[in-house]
Amino acid sequence: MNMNDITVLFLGPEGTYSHQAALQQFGQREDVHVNFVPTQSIPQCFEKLENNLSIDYSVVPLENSTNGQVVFSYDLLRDLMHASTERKSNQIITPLEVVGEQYVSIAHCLISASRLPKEIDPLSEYKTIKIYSHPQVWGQVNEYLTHLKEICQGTKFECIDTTSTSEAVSKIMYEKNSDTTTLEIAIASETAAHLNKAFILEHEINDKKGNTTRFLVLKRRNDEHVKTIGAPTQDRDFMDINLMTFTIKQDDPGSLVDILTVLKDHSVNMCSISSRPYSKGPKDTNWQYIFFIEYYYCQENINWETFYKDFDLKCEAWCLWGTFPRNERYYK
Ligand SMILES: O=C(O)C(=O)Cc1ccccc1
Repeated sequence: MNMNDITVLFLGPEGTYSHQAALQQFGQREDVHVNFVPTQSIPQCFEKLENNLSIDYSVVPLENSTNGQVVFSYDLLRDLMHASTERKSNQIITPLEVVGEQYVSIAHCLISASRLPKEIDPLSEYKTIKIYSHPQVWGQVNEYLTHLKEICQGTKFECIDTTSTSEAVSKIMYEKNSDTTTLEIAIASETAAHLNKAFILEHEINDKKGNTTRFLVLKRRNDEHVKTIGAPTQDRDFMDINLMTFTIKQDDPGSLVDILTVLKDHSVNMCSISSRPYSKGPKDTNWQYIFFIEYYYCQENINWETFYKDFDLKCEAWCLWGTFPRNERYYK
């Protein structure tokens, strides 16, 4: 392993939107040689980064502008915080940290293994149509699929989850079915279609044009290797965003307000808040939550030490996942 190499994990195979995000973040680097390594799942992007020292970064999807949270990633952040034992007062220090973000324009294509036999409305002639894609996709093409079912009244549709959009294309290419009354198609990017030499039946079928998925760039928190050569660079004119997760003393009335008041008291501006179910163990009651917030401070003279000390007093537990520059694609 050359000291000037870095290895980046992404949800594979090649041609996924995660692959695109990894290329956007690291593809233009001239100072280092980047090895892009596909994984079979988003959990592997976390596990391999945490446990395999030859891996330097992971790029994982976090949220989509149409259908919100990529819950797989939110829950992996939650579970990693819960599993981490390193603490400083109520602060949990996780083995991974967030060092960057990327935004990828999503343009889903309807893809078949080859050109269909007839040009005119061929889909309605099939008895069954099986559509493969990543579960994140279904909420982004809901209107399109509803319309497709309306024009193919006699056809049975099956939506089948795959580990990624590009994996969906691989599946229809290499697991061809012999039943001529069944058509197997995939929903993925144009890149995934071209890489697999598949046929694009229709371009940009996502319901909302400008549909975008946000990705996080993760590394091991105290990894000296990447601190020197691989840290993502960007024009520093953009503000720094902080990503934090925290849990509250949920039975104390006003506990969430008290925490958010710490941001207000320090003139810190919150730019996102979301939550996921949280349980401290099998005997724990339901309907408890972990909160995800992002925030930034516009001026220079904040005393972050005081801010976090105040924050620590109000939280049950909290984790500062990272501070990273707002990516210029956020504004596009
Ligand atoms: O499967 C992919 O291409 C991914 O990178 C996950 C995903 C799926 C759908 C939208 C954004 C990211």
